[in-house]
Amino acid sequence: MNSNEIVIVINPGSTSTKIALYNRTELINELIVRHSQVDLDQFQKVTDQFEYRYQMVEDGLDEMLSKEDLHVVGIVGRGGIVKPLEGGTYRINNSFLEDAKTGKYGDHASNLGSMLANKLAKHFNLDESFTVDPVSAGNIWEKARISGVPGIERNRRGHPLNMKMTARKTAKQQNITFEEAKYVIAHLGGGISIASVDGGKIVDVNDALMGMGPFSPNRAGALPSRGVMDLCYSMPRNEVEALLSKNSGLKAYLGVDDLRDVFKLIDSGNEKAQLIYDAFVYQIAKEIGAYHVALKCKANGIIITGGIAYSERFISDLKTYVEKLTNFFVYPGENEMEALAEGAFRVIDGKEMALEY
Ligand SMILES: Nc1ncnc2c1ncn2[C@@H]1O[C@H](COP(=O)(O)OP(=O)(O)O)[C@@H](O)[C@H]1O
Ligand SMILES: CCCC(=O)OP(=O)(O)O
Repeated sequence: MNSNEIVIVINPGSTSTKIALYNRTELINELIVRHSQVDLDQFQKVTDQFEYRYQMVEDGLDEMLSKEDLHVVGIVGRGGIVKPLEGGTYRINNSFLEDAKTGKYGDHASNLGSMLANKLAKHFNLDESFTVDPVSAGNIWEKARISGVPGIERNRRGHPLNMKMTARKTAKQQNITFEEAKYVIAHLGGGISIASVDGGKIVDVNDALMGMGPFSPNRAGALPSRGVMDLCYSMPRNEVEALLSKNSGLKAYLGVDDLRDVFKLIDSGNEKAQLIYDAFVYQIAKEIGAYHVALKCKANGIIITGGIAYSERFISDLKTYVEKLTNFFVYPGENEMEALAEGAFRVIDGKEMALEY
């Protein structure tokens, strides 16, 4: 295989766009384009930022590629909130782009991933572009989709890219195949999703954006429905959505949404900060317990990943609840860029068929 052949990986986040160049075995180069809040505040919807981000990405890439003798064979972007779909590598088509652009299933920075990849493919004269395990991907058990109210399905917008990649690495470490392993995996970042993984697939997961799971640094998680009904009758829908998905959680209680700042408050004697932090750990631990039970308590391990996993203090507090359940693994940060590159190469090299949206 030619090591000059690369894929370009694009991952738009809430305040930055990550760009990376991968060949089949390693990362060649990466760039993080930061977007100032003042710049982003001009746009009403996240996908309105498309042209603004695209130009910065294209300029960054042209500069990166001018220094190296590389041949671009694929473009892959993080897939956003689209209709619920099975995990895998998808060819980006017009229906996918339409759902991402309009935000029909939710407005989130990752919706820009397919849009940026699609336009970059044209810039690099490629016929197609890809996305892997979009935010709404999962092979959710039928029984796990039932909510209790006909017509309301349990949502599943999580972090399948990082979860599956991290679970694969854990299986390798345990010397078992990913396909035979069972894991409970918790991605703890700005959004929190906790999942059961069985047979190489995410079979149940909470919605990381709204209405399910623990509260996160700035999201509300599961709420008593009476309180939500009161909110819905007191403010417009878009304001309720913004409150629950951007301005709740640690940020709403304490005015800070970085766990390191919460620790500073606690260490300065702030009792409220201690209580909210205790509730944060407690809710995450309870959710991990639920997803362990979903696997009939047969998980080969509990895996903790995402930015919050960098905190030894948090990990040691969480362990007091869950470490007796099964093996416990911590992989701080995320592997999304690598997962996107691998997923694209699997299709480019004919090891897997691209799925159609
Ligand atoms: N060393 C650390 N100690 C405690 N918390 C951390 C540390 N590093 C990152 N975090 C937490 O991780 C969160 C961001 O996680 P990350 O996975 O990068 O999120 P996202 O990609 O969703 O923005 C921040 O809210 C912060 O609370
Ligand atoms: C929308 C679900 C995925 C998610 O929460 O992603 P971030 O943590 O990157 O916001």
